[in-house]
Amino acid sequence: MNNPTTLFDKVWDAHVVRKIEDGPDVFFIDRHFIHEVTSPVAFLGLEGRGIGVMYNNRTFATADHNTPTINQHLPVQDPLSANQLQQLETNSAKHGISHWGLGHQKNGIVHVVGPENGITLPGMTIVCGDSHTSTHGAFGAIAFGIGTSEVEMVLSSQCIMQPKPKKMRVTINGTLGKGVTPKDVTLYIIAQLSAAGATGYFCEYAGEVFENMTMEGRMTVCNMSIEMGARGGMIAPDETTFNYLNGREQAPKGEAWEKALAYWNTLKTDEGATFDVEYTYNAADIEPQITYGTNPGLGTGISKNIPLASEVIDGEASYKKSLGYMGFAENESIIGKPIDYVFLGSCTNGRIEDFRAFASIVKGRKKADNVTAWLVPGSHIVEAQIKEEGILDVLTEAGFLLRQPGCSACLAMNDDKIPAGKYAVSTSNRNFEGRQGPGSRTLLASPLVAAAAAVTGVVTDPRQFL
Ligand SMILES: CC(C)[C@H](C(=O)O)[C@@H](O)C(=O)O
Ligand code: SF4
Repeated sequence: MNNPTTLFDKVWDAHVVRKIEDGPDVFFIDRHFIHEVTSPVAFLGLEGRGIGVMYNNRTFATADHNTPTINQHLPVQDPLSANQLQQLETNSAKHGISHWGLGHQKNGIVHVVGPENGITLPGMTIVCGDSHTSTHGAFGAIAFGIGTSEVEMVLSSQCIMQPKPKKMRVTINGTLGKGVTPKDVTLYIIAQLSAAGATGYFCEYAGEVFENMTMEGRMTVCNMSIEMGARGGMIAPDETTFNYLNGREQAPKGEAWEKALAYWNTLKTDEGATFDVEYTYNAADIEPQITYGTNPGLGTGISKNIPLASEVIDGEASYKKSLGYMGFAENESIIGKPIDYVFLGSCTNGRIEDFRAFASIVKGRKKADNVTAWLVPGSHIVEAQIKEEGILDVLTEAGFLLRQPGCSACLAMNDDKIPAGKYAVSTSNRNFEGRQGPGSRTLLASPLVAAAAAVTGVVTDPRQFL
């Protein structure tokens, strides 16, 4: 019998092209996603060196960060955004790369469209010039974000030089309570470990909570791995994974599917395999979460008060600065805080299950008058599903509008900016100063918490509506 091996090592070792003594491994990349922000300079680099793209059929382009979320049929107004989008289109055409640009029926946020079209598969290595590439780890892939110079490296050689990260496992057993979603699980883990607690590690999530989670939930969790500093996160593929993938456009079919399944079934951590560090939590300890500070680790159970400086790992000075920016004080209740905006969307929570969850609370209620709500599907496929399932009718009835797909207010690279000083309950992944627009104040939470805030106008425990 072979040495017990982790899922991570199995996938990693299968992709090492060459080992460099005391150096990084040369590592083969199965799938490379590109978007308009981090690819133009990489293509310029290729141009400068007079070389092309090695495997254009392993490279996939979609426009998401700079795209408007209304009137997508009109020319993009902002010249900077228009230029980025144009470059992605031109570069893709020039190198024969599949390009889902603005208005394309498969267009959407890169980390939403990859999985939903079956491009992301178990056991793969996947990179993108984007930190939330960790999302794809939900399928048992090694997926991580890279910088623009590495994008150029992958375009030209389909390889990358990577030192092997250390291994961490987070295990959560038990059953999640009412109103506790995958987003709460990930915000809880990050609050326990802090926003830097997993730096240098690749994290496997294990235990009943993840085994019982849908693929969309697993994507939410893996997506946020980067927010605790991890290089990426992954979950062993199982029947849930295979059922999700079966029949997706670019997933293997027929005999190839059977062959793939046989391999995918080997992709789990063996009994007795060891990790550099392990953490274990109980599902019963997790309640709906919300952040009150300016990094994703500054979050807590929604029914709790804002912690005292002495209770947080971040250091007193930075904690106080963070609360100052948010206009909050130690030991205040978060419930009842008035809010101005609600953002449902992003690669963390812009999938169909997130819209179903949101709709389950706003159904039969009305949007609060003081709230501006931006509901932004992660892709056109999600948008179509929202309409097909009658969710749009529920939203419209409750006084909400649906926007068109893209990253939107997650990072406000388009026109969707939260104004200075305003509070947004947001289903996205980052709450840094100015992340959603200069001076904006972000409270990260689940779609259920966002919905409860949207109908009451204040931070509200969603469990009272369930
Ligand atoms: C623009 C891009 C490089 C960036 C990232 O790497 O994550 C963005 O997607 C984000 O979420 O901040
Ligand atoms: S939705 Fe947000 S986190 Fe995701 S890729 Fe876009 S900007 Fe980054």
